[in-house]
Amino acid sequence: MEQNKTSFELLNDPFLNKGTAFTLDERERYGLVGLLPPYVQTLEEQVKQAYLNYQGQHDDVARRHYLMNLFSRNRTLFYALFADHVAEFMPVVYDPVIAQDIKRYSEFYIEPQNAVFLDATRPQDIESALKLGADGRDIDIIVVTDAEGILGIGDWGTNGVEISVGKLMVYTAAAGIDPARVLPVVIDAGTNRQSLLDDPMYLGTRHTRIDDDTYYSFLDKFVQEAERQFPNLYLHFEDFGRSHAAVLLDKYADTYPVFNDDIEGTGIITLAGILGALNITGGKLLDQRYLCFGAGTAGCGIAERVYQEMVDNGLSEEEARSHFYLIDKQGLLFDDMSDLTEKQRPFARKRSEFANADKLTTLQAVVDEIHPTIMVGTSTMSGAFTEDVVRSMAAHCERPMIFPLSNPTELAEAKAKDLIEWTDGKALVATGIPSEPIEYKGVSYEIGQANNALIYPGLGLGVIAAHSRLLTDTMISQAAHSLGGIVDASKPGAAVLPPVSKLTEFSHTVAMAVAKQAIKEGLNRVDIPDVEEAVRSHTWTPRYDD
Ligand SMILES: NC(=O)c1ccc[n+]([C@@H]2O[C@H](COP(=O)([O-])OP(=O)(O)OC[C@H]3O[C@@H](n4cnc5c(N)ncnc54)[C@H](O)[C@@H]3O)[C@@H](O)[C@H]2O)c1
Ligand SMILES: O=C(O)C[C@H](O)C(=O)O
Ligand SMILES: [Mn+2]
Repeated sequence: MEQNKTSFELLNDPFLNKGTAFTLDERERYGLVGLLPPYVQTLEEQVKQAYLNYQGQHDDVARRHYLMNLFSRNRTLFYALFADHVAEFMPVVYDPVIAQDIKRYSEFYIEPQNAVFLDATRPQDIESALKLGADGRDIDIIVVTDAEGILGIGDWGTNGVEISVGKLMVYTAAAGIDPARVLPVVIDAGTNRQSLLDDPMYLGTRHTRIDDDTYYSFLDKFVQEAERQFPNLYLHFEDFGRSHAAVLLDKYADTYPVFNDDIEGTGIITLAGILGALNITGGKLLDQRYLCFGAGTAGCGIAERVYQEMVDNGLSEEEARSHFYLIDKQGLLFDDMSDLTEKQRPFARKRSEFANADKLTTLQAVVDEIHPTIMVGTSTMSGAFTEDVVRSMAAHCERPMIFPLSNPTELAEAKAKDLIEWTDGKALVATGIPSEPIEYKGVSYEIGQANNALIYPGLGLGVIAAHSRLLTDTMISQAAHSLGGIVDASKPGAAVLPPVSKLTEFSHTVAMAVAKQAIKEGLNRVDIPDVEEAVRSHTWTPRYDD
C-alpha cells in the first residue's frame, strides 16, 4: 500500500480504502487510529452488513444509489458483494435501472466516480485530463461514450458518463478486470436534447452537438493520446450515435485494439443466441431468413455478424446477402432509397424482387411477404412485435427465433411472455433486458438475455491477456462460438443463451477462445507461453491485501 497518502486521502481512495477492515496494525502504520470505529471487520462481515443495508432500500433507484456509494467508497467491498449476487445486481448497476439514473444524473449527482470528463471543444485538455484521471495507474481498458445514443433513450450529453462507469463495473464483475486498471470517459460534444439545455441543474456544456469536423478532429486526438499514454489499451466505444459509431470503428479498427460494443458486442451475442437456438431445433443457419427491424448501429452490426457467419459457412457474399431483409423507418430497405446509411446499403433489396414492393412499408406487410425465420428488434419501437406480426411469422415457421433487443424495458419490441403465448411455446426467445422464466402449459421457458454484457467482458479480458494489437473478425467469431454447449439444449424450455448467473464462468471461456485466436494470428505484443496463465494473471479477485 502507498505510504505517501495522508490518513484521509487513504480513507477517501476507493482503490485502497478498506474502511472498518483496516487491521489494528495498518491503523497504526497509516495514521488511522481514532479515525474508524474500533472493531475490525473482516471482508465477509462487511459484505454481510452491506447486503442487509442493500435489502433495506425501498426501490431500484435507491438500491442502485446504495451500491454506487459503496463503489465510490471501497471497490474491494463493492466487488466482493457484487460477486455474491451477480444475477441480482446486474439489472441494478446496469441495464435497465441505469437508464433511470442517466436521465436524472445531474439531479442525483454526488461525486465524479473517478471518470474523466472531456469537453469536445477543448482538445488542449485531453492529455492532462487522461493523466490526472489515471493518477499513475496503468490503464488496460477505457470505456468511452459521447452519449448520443444511450441504450434506446437517445442523447443524454454528459449524463452518459454513467454508461461508461456501468459497463466497466460489469467488466470487473463478469471477467475480473482489475478495477484499478480501467478508466471511464465521457466526451461532452454538446447535446441536442432541449430539456437538458433548458435545465438549470444540467451538468454538461450548454450547446447543441458540435459540427463533424470539430468532432472527428477531437476524437482523433483523443484516440491517439489515449493510445500513447496507455500502451496496452483496449478502447471500448459505447452508445455513440448512428451517424458516428460505425465510422469511428472503421477508422481505428485496423490500427488499434478498439471495440464498438453496440455493433460488435451485440453482433456476437445475437449470433451466439441464434447458434444456441439452432442447437435446440437442429436447424441450419443457411436455411434461415433473417429480418432486422431497426437497422441502426446495433441492427446493422448484428446483420453483419450473422452475414459473416454465413460467408464463413461457405456462401458467396451474394448468396449470403439474399438471406437478409432490413426494415427501418422507411419500411423494407430498397437500393433506390437515397437516405440509406453506409451499413444499410449492402443489405438493401431490389424492388423488382417483389410484386408488391411499394406496400412493404410496415413490419406486418414484410413479415407476411417474406416469412422470416429470425426476427431481431433493435428499433426502440416499444411493442412493435404485435400479436398479428408474431402469429403471421409463426404460421410459416415451426420454431421462429424472435429477439426483441431494444433497451431499456419499456422500449422492447415485445415481452417474452407474450411471444411464448402467441406462438404456443414454439418461439425461441431472447430479450435485451433480463426476463423471468415463463411458465406455460407445464413447461418453464428460460429466456436468454441477448445483451452484449454477456460477451464484452470475456472478449476484453481475452484481448488484454493476449496483449493483442488488434481485435479481428476471427477473434470476434471465436467469441460467438465459444458460448456453444453451455446450455443443455435437450431440456424442454431451454434458453438460447447461458444464464447471467454463470456470467463469471463463461466470461473465462470467452476470454480463452479470444486470446488463443489472437496468438494464433500472431497479434500478441509480448511472448505468451501459457494462455491459461495469461488470462489468470489478468483476473483480479476482490480481497484485501496489505
Ligand atoms: N441487447 C443488446 O445488447 C443491445 C445492444 C445495442 C443496442 N440495443 C438496443 O437497440 C436499440 C437501438 O440501438 P442502436 O444503438 O442501434 O440505435 P440506432 O439509433 O443506431 O438504431 C435504431 C434504428 O431504429 C430505427 N427506427 C426507429 N424507429 C423505427 C420504426 N418505427 N420502425 C423501424 N425502424 C425504426 C432508426 O431509424 C434507427 O436506424 C436500443 O433500444 C438499444 O438499447 C440492444
Ligand atoms: O447497455 C445495454 O444494456 C446493451 C446495449 O449496449 C444498449 O445500448 O442497449
Ligand atoms: Mn450500448
